[in-house]
Amino acid sequence: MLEATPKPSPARAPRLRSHRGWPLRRSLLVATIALAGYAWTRHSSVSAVIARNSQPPLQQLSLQQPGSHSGYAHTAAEEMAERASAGGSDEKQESAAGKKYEDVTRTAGAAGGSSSSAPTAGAGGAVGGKAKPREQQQAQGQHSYVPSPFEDALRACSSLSCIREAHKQPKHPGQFNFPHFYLLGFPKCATTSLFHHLIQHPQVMAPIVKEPDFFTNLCKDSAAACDPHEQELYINTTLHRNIALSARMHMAVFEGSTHYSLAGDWLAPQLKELMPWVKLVLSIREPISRAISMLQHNLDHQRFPKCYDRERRLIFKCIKANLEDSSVRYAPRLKAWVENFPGEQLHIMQYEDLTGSGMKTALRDLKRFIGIDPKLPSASPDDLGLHNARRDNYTEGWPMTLQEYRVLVALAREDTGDALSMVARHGVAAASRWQQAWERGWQNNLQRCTQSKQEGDDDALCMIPAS
Ligand SMILES: Nc1ncnc2c1ncn2[C@@H]1O[C@H](COP(=O)(O)OS(=O)(=O)O)[C@@H](OP(=O)(O)O)[C@H]1O
Repeated sequence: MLEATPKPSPARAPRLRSHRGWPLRRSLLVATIALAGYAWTRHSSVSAVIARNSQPPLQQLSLQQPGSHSGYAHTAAEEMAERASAGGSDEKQESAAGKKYEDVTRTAGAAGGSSSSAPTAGAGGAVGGKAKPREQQQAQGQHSYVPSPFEDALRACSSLSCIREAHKQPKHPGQFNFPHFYLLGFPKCATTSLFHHLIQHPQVMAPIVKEPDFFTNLCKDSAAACDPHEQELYINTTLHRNIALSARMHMAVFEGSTHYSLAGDWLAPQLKELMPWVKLVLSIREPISRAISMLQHNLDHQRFPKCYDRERRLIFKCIKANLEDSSVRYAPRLKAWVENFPGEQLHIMQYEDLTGSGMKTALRDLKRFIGIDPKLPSASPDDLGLHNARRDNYTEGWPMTLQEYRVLVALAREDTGDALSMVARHGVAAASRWQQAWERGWQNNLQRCTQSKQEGDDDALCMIPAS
């Protein structure tokens, strides 16, 4: 049997999943250190969003909110200088952050400031450490920011049920919910690439790690009754509530844990109860190829399941077991999500569309669904990028008999047929096109396999690619 657990991301930060077996305190220490670095990077996003969304000139605003990290009172100019001397570790994030700093600096300059001389300003108008009377500010056309009742309520929260109540308070126009969306899965359906694409967007904020697995690891029985300390950590450390508040809720906060998609039976109703506003993003890949990707993940990590014939590189038994496993089959896993959330809150993509010629449209549709600018991030808005690819690339394919491949196709067809008609019934996706595309792929493989087979040689192996 294949493990449903996908491989650890090769991305810069380790997934929390890999912390399993570590003492909790050590995991938290690592997460805190990582968060410190991440918060600095995200700080630039906050500044850019504030600059973009604020009426008053940037240098008159304070990013510091009561209870937030004091570092957020820095000006864009200070950030620039400190960031430049600090150096960086992740090329992509650095360049994205650099662009955001440029945005901030330009905005400050356009507003009459200069990147080198912009003074530090507080929400109360404290420039250079001295407070200005409100009348003086008003006379100069300056005004302080008044948080929405939603922000005030959210700031006081340390539990998920408190956050649910906070959402009953009015928001300012353009403010995002908290969290705004989840990247649910499915495993091996390009979720790591999606995560990295989205976190480059100036209107998006995510945890430093993909797959925090909060609900599935820490709050399995009841998310609402989850350990209060864990809830608080999730809100503050994983979801960065204070940074989101510093950005005046103009950033879409999300997290991406692919195990959530598989846990819909209990998690979907709980999330619906706790976060009825939340948007959910899923991607679906042709099941045989997804199963091969999962197996390859294990092989890449020197894990050789019993079903795998290592000597002859035969994978049929493993793939068959995976396709029969209801804990990873699409139809049973999707059911609870589709039944608990309305179509407007679910965005389901086809992996092959997303990673192929439909990439540009798929990415823009996704960003429209989230409610962020579909043309950003500006460096490569329409390029998903490639993360978490299999290490060993058996381009010649995997050996199996025609009969075996037929068995796999029948299992895959049944699952995708059930899943897609269910989502179509709920108005979630126009899915018949996806099934047709997968069907074409299966037929091509069957045809190639039939042609390569000698007459009467039923045991002949053909090579099946994981596309
Ligand atoms: N842009 C693009 N084009 C083509 N393929 C892509 C792309 N981005 C991700 N991928 C493939 O998606 C697979 C990894 O999916 P995930 O990141 O969701 O895996 S995981 O569950 O988080 O471990 C993994 O598939 P395999 O290589 O077949 O294993 C990646 O190669």
